[in-house]
Amino acid sequence: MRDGLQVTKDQTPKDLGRVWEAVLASSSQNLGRDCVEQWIRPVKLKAVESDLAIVAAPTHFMADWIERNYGLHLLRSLQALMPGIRRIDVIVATGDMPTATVTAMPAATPAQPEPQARQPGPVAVPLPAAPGEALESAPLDPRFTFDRFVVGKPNELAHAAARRVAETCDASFNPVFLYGGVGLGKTHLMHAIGHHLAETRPSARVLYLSAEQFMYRFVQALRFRDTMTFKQQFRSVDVLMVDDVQFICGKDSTQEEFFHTFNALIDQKKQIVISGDRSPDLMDGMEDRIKSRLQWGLVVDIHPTNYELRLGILQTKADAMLAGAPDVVLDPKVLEFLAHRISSNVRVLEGALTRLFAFAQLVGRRIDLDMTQECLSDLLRSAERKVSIDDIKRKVCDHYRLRMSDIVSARRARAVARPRQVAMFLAKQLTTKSLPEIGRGFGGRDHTTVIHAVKKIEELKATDPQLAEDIELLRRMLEA
Ligand SMILES: Nc1ncnc2c1ncn2[C@@H]1O[C@H](COP(=O)(O)OP(=O)(O)OP(=O)(O)O)[C@@H](O)[C@H]1O
Repeated sequence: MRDGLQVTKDQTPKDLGRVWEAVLASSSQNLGRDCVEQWIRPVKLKAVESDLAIVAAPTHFMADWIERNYGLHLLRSLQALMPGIRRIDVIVATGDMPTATVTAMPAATPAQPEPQARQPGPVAVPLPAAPGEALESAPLDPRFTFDRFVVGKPNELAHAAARRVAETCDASFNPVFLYGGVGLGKTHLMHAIGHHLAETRPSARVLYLSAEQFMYRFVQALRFRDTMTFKQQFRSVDVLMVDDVQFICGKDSTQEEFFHTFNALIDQKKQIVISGDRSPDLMDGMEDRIKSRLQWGLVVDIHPTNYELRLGILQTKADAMLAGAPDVVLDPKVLEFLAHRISSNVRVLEGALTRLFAFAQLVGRRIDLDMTQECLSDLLRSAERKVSIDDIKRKVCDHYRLRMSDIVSARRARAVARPRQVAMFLAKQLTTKSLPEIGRGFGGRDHTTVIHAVKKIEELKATDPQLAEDIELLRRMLEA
């Protein structure tokens, strides 16, 4: 079963069955056995068509319930096994024949709210009645709590800001803008704020939704000529959290409405938390007045994970998984290996662990280094860093308007020396080259020069936001 959890175009019912078994195994750890037996086991994975997974539930009620409460969970579990999956369709199937499509969910987006009243589900945060029809928050993932968020240097400020919002709610920093690369915990922190407020201030009207859902609701309001209700609903919340705000870049009328909603809430001293994949001033297609408002409060960058944080996250997640699967034996070296080899984002790291546990449970094998390499061969291959020192030199030279010959020259003028240090720093971060190899790539310099460059840039990043931003931009361009 080297590639046993891969599903190809020629998937057989047996392949799909094996994938579904793995989903059931990982769901037991996350949702509990009873919940899985009651809701997930009766559902079947019917087909995978390109980026779409089609799952079938036996009744309309079940399909609806699953979509509302477990859609996001199932999407994420399937993504962990088959990273190409972006959407999930829950269909109703009697016998083998599907009879109706209930929903299509986009990747990593919580289930779209429906106009009719919902049954109370374990992950939806109910919003008390507001003027007109009550607005309902998008579902919160029950796993995304502060307890389960591992704090390290790269995310400590973001974590502290999120805690502050959740615990004081005094809008002293307004808005709080969290930004960072894919899968670094922005959504997790926003959900954690929602969970905390639901527990400590159940009467607060907390609305969490993605920017895409904001647009969807706005478009619906336009369609049904009911923008007054839309305005009233959004302006009557106590805490508004909008995830992935970059989605509305280039969408002018949605931005206009967002701008007015934003101002109205800030005027009322209501807390706003927003997340994005880059800092506000780098959001092309976002109106300048919105960019500047996004920077009014506290702007916090979640940095890419470092080895220690990745290891901490893996240990926490592995402990939780082991508690739900006491038969599985895990060699601790595997966690170190994964933390070292998979540095792209936490979602991929989690997916790797889920896959290992599912594999171990299915075939009854101990999770050791051999098994890990066998089971994750595709993931490990694609995680191999592909950026070369030449790519880095080229990008850095373009950015700082230097010639390639400058960066490898002996020149020590600051205008050349600093970009050279930036390039060495990026080479250390983005390639697997050793220090002497990096030194050789920069005109035959000694490895101690590289160490000095890396240290210097780390220090400067902490005090010079412009430099930190330049480096982040270069990193993203190189990894794109
Ligand atoms: N510090 C952390 N501790 C524990 N889990 C984490 C941490 N950071 C991220 N994760 C986990 O990684 C996964 C991805 O995180 P999340 O969805 O919050 O990322 P994101 O920054 O919102 O990404 P995207 O830009 O794709 O929306 C989640 O399962 C989350 O629980």
